[in-house]
Amino acid sequence: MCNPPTKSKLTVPTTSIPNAAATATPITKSELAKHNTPTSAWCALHSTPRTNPSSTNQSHIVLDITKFASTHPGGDLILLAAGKDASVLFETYHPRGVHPSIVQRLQIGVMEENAFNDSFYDWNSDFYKVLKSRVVQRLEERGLNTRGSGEIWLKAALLLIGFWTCLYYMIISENYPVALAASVGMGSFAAFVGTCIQHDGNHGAFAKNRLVNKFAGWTLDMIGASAFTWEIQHMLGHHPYTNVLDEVEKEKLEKLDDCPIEEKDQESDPDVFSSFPLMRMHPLQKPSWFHKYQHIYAPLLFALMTLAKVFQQDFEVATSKRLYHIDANGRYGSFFNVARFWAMKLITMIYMMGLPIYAHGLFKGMGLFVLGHLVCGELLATMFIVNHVIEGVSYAAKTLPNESAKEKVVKPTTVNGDTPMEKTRQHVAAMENKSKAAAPFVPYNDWAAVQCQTSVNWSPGSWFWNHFSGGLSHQIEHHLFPSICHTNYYHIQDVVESTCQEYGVPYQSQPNLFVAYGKMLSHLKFLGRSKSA
Ligand code: HEM
Repeated sequence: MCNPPTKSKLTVPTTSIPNAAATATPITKSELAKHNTPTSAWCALHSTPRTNPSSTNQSHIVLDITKFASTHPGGDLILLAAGKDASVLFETYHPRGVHPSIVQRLQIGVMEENAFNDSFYDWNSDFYKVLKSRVVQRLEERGLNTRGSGEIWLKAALLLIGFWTCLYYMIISENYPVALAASVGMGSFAAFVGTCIQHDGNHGAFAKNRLVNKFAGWTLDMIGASAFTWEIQHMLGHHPYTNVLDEVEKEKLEKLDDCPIEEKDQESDPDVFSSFPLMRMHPLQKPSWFHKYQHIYAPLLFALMTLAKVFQQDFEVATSKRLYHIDANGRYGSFFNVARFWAMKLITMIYMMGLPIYAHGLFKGMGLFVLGHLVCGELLATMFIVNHVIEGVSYAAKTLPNESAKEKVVKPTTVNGDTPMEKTRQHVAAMENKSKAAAPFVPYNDWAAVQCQTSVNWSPGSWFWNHFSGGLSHQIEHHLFPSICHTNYYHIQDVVESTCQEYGVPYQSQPNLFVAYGKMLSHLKFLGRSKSA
């Protein structure tokens, strides 16, 4: 095992984003929001350093990224930022930082004052900057790149062979029980293609080559879903705002179907909404009588997850060009992308559903298709949910605008009302008293600290479980570094844990998946029976 990196070696390579020039004509939020397609893509970035670190006011610059997208080293992922405040994506996808001259070259103006003033996050602490530099240093020490190495290529090849072999036998086998077993195999391999190939591909973490990343990401379409919809849900919603619920958005969603384009910047985790009202995943959601039993029916609903995505969510997002209030034009705003979406849906339906029906008849063929999906949905949902809906995890909220600015950010708390960050701070303070050293202060709503408060690991430091789960077992590392390939989380885990400890930021783990699963169910039971927060 390597020793944790020493402080003296550290450099803190921040991306110093040029300050917004006071003289430039300010760009309004609605103007920015109009440039939301691959053919006309602008995005906003917060400028650092801020004029007043204790203020919530932030100035933003505006970049035109339309042409740059074709040469951007992270590929066309950058187009997800089109029409939006891209500050969270920018800060979190570049562990080494981006040279300010590149940003300057793309700058076309500044945002109107305080355009994104009500943003949930605080970026004043150096916790995340220090963490990034230590993680990059660790990877360099071990001769690793942020992207995947031979391990992920080998795993990807085995999983793809497994998926296609099972699908082949599912179609051609004349013995129905064998075809059923092949369907279970196909569903299992599809789940692991999802967690171990597409996940890294779509996060830009699989390989250095942009095209390879794209193909890795498109394996999600290969198994019947849509990489474009996934990117909107996962990269624009779940990752930046894990377990966060924007109360303004909640009210809007309850009253309206849609909202003006300039208001489409929800700071809520769509995963919190996606199963409501069937399941209550956030203490701010209204409880219903049946939520008392959600821990019993949840495992059955998990199995339906991929069917719901493939047959409902993908089509809804592709046709409405939004997911809840997240604008999806960065992907579905292009004719080519929409055509690709429909073509892939058609092709996968032919080989995953049409051919089994052709070979086995309508009912048996459909049975094979549905069974494969149930297995895939159950595996995926299980590995995913235990990281964010579990004992000890925090929930955060952005409150309604009529409340005072001070209360705009509610401290992330658990369903019991505990604040893990407070507990960790007390522990650090006690250690400080002993060592007489001062621990740096990290705000509750620091972006990286929120990721640590809202995610829980299981089997941390285990090479096997890290591989098995596609890095989901190291969920904290994944959320902090989504552009780092999952095969590397095992190598950076101790660096992240020790830095959290040093800064008084919680780092929670469960010993293994089975314990985590049990705690997830008892947490769902508690949440289903507790009153609205
Ligand atoms: C908004 C302006 C942006 C600029 C100017 C920019 C620029 C860059 C540059 C210069 C690199 C190479 C960095 C290096 O070699 O270490 C890079 C890499 C990357 N960018 Fe961006 N980027 C932007 C936005 C985004 C966004 C919005 C995303 C994701 C949604 C993104 C995802 C990535 C990824 C995944 C990489 C590869 C990271 C790695 O090699 O570790 N970028 N970007």
